[in-house]
Amino acid sequence: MARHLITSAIPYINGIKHLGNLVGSQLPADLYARYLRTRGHEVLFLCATDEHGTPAELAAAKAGKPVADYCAEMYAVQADIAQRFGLSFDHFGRSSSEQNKRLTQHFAGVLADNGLIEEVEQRQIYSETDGRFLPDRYVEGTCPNCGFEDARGDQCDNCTKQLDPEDLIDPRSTISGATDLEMRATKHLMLRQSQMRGQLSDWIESKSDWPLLTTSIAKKWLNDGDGLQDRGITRDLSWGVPVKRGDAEWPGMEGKVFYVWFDAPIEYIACAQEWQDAGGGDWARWWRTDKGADDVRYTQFMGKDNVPFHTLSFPATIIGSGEPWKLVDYIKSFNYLNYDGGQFSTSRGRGVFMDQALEILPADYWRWWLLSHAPETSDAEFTWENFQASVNKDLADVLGNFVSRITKFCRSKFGEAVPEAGAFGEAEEALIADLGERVARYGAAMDAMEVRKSAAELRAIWAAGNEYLQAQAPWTTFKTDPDAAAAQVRLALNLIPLYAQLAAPFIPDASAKMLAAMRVEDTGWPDDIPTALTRLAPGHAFDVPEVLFAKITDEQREDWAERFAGVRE
Ligand SMILES: Nc1ncnc2c1ncn2[C@@H]1O[C@H](COP(=O)(O)OP(=O)(O)OP(=O)(O)O)[C@@H](O)[C@H]1O
Ligand SMILES: [Zn+2]
Repeated sequence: MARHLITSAIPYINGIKHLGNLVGSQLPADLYARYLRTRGHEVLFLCATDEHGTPAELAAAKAGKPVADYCAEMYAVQADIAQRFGLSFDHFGRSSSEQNKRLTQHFAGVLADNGLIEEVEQRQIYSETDGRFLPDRYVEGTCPNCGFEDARGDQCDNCTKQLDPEDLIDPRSTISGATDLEMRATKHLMLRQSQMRGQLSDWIESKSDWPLLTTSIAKKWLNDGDGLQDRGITRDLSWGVPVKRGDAEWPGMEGKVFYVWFDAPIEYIACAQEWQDAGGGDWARWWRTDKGADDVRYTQFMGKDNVPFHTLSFPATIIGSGEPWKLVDYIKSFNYLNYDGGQFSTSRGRGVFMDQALEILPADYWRWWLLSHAPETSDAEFTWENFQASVNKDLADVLGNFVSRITKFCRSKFGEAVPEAGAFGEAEEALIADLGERVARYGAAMDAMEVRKSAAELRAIWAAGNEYLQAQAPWTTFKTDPDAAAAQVRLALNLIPLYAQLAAPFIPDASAKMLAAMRVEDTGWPDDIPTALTRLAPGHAFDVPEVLFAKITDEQREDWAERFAGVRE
């Protein structure tokens, strides 16, 4: 038994997440956490909302609410949807927590003590009308790169170029529309990442088992151009973690906050403290290598745009502190899931969002499709045709039909209990041996976090049961040899709890229904397949379950495709 710390990239607070966000971070992290728990490992699975920064302030302003209230409301919304999607966090925290505030200020203090923070004078856009500096998205204007007129101060949505507010042509305030903007001097803190380039580079080079997507992005930032750059970690905003040097005031930094990308990953640690404070357990055992976290294996999940911050900036904070914090052991990153010929977009309301998804189908349908099509080696695309096809085939025809067919057949010929007669023959032994190998391969793929491959192995395990039924045809056998048919049915019924346990990380609700119908306790991972397949003894009573998965009709598909073609208001 090992100890696994798992974190998902923390979802930003300014709206309900779309299916791309889900499959790029929280969902595969949940798959892995659930899998490791079934294998008997000790798991701490953490996630939180990422609440600071200008997009939250702007979204709150748009909603006409104080930003703290807005974040509290959106946190509740996200926590509820996550729960309904079966995301099995041990704790779902908030980056605006007191714990994170203290830790963020602590890290800034020790980094400064270690000479890794530089105070710089910068000239930034100031608005007379608004009486404040205008960082990031508080400025809009024309993109110097492509001429798009509504480019934001941090990025152009049209050509995706990363920008600084002062790059914009004809800048205007997003708050008031004011154009009486001027450059004013202001003081900021820079994290001297460039000083740590050698250390970070050695560390990344040592991670030969990481996904290529992860290491290639890290190496690009380490080596392209002039190499790793220092990074501003403060902003002239009011919403955020106030800049302090540990517990002490930081002269010249009054009224400023840390940049959201500095405090957000620190929330992974703070979240464990929140978990402890909520009655969870000892957080330091998971995070401090001087307090028992030495044997913890730490895995992070995220989409590709988050990789630079997790491979370089956050490790710079951790390593630079010189304190015994746990460093990440493995970073599983994902490409993008696109929506029907374009991109998912929260700001433009394009695609299917988590709440809408659950309005039309239960979580397991989405979990299965998303995970079995996870954008691992390249970007992937959600289309309604593909969604319909895989749900109908994998879940309804292969798994659902197997369960329904064999339980109903047993009820009609032998009653609602496992039949006793007959013995396993060659075909049964062959299936048991085949499943033994397949389950081992499935476990290996899950251990390696190869999400699509795991789904394919699982689907093949379900299909093997169907092929067995098809070939042995107990309904035909029954006419000439009812005892042989009884043995066939007994084996097939025993496949149901096996399938349920193996599938639980992917489709937890259906799995629980299958176990309930077969009246068995979840005993975790089946270590020995021959034993698992004789678990339901003769006479063991069961219930024919309700339909596990309904097929998606062409009408539904067309209806949904139309409903989700536009943008969400
Ligand atoms: N289309 C996508 N496919 C896969 N992962 C994605 C996609 N878009 C975002 N992600 C990932 O989702 C996680 C949560 O993202 P976050 O809440 O910060 O939203 P975001 O990156 O601003 O995206 P958006 O603006 O589209 O909502 C991050 O790990 C991010 O990399
Ligand atoms: Zn542009």
